[in-house]
Amino acid sequence: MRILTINPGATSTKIGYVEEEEIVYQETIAHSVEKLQVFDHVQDQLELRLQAVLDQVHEWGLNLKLLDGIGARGGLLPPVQSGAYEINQAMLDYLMYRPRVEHASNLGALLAEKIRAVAGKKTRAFVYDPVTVDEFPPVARISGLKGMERESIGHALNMRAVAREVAENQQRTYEDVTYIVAHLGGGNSISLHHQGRMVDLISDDEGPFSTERTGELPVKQVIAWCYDHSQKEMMTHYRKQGGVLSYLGTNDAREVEKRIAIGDEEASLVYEAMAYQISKGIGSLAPIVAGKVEGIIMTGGLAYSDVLMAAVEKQVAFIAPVYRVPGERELMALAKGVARVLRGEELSHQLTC
Ligand SMILES: Nc1ncnc2c1ncn2[C@@H]1O[C@H](COP(=O)(O)OP(=O)(O)O)[C@@H](O)[C@H]1O
Ligand SMILES: CCCC(=O)OP(=O)(O)O
Repeated sequence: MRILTINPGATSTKIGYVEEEEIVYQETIAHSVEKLQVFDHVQDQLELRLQAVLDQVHEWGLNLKLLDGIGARGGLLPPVQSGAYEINQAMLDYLMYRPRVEHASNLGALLAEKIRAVAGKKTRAFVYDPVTVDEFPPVARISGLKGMERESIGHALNMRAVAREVAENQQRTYEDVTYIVAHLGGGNSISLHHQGRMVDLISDDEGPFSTERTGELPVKQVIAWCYDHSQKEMMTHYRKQGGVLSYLGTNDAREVEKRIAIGDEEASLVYEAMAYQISKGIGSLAPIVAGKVEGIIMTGGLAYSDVLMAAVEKQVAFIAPVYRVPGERELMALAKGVARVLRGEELSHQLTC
């Protein structure tokens, strides 16, 4: 199987080429802030990113017509099941004209379809484990105010992939383990995986602050701030200039650790608070399964940090053994998911909205 993977992030597009489950090429194409800031909407970046992907594929010497499949990160679709969704017109229209939230991942399917058109009809294109995978049971949807539902939006692709990996390392299957998975990076998501489903998740709205996002905030103060700031300003504080960045002026955890090492007390306090909130977030999911958690998995860029991971592990190890899977497994998760569908081992879904 020859699979191309496409994973657009805020300032980069990661692409990979996988043959028979081996990564042959991978590249993170950086898009400069200057080039991106001229666009009002994420969707407007499509042609720029497409050209960058095509240039890279050309540099690799890939013949697109030989591709069996393309796997792209799924964007802000309506709530969907886990697994593969074949890219169709309904999905493209939704992501282009009425995504739930503007986010770089919305470009995944749009880019994949453009490349599929070059590759030809026999190449099939999918998104896999979109950020809106929603497997909440009814009880988890109740927010506390009628008319406002809790939402399942987060790093489903990586969290499900690492849960599968840890389960397999223990000669278990994803379908029969109960894990809490914390994806910790520019954005955070913490999710509970039980009997093969992601049954609860806290992320931007309810989770810990991250290196640049606020996470959950005191609601009364948020309401007051809304009277003094525009919606755009509020969204910027919440998703781009919150968290560690708002306190310390950097979103780089390595820089924070350097400051701590030379005695910066504010950096120490903020880092301690991040570990405190991450631990609280992990702990908040354990009662859902009456504490019968079999493992806690820490992943994302922050899982590289020995200091932060030690601080969190100290607080949560009483719940279950802690495993670290630093970085992300998104490239292989996309490639393997698409290959399973193409081999007929897994069914794909169709978006109909
Ligand atoms: N070795 C490391 N030690 C501490 N922090 C790290 C390390 N490597 C990466 N990070 C931090 O991980 C964060 C980025 O996480 P990542 O998951 O790559 O984010 P993104 O959401 O942008 O994909 C940054 O704050 C970075 O400083
Ligand atoms: C939109 C939910 C997933 C998310 O926040 O992804 P990033 O951290 O890559 O922005």
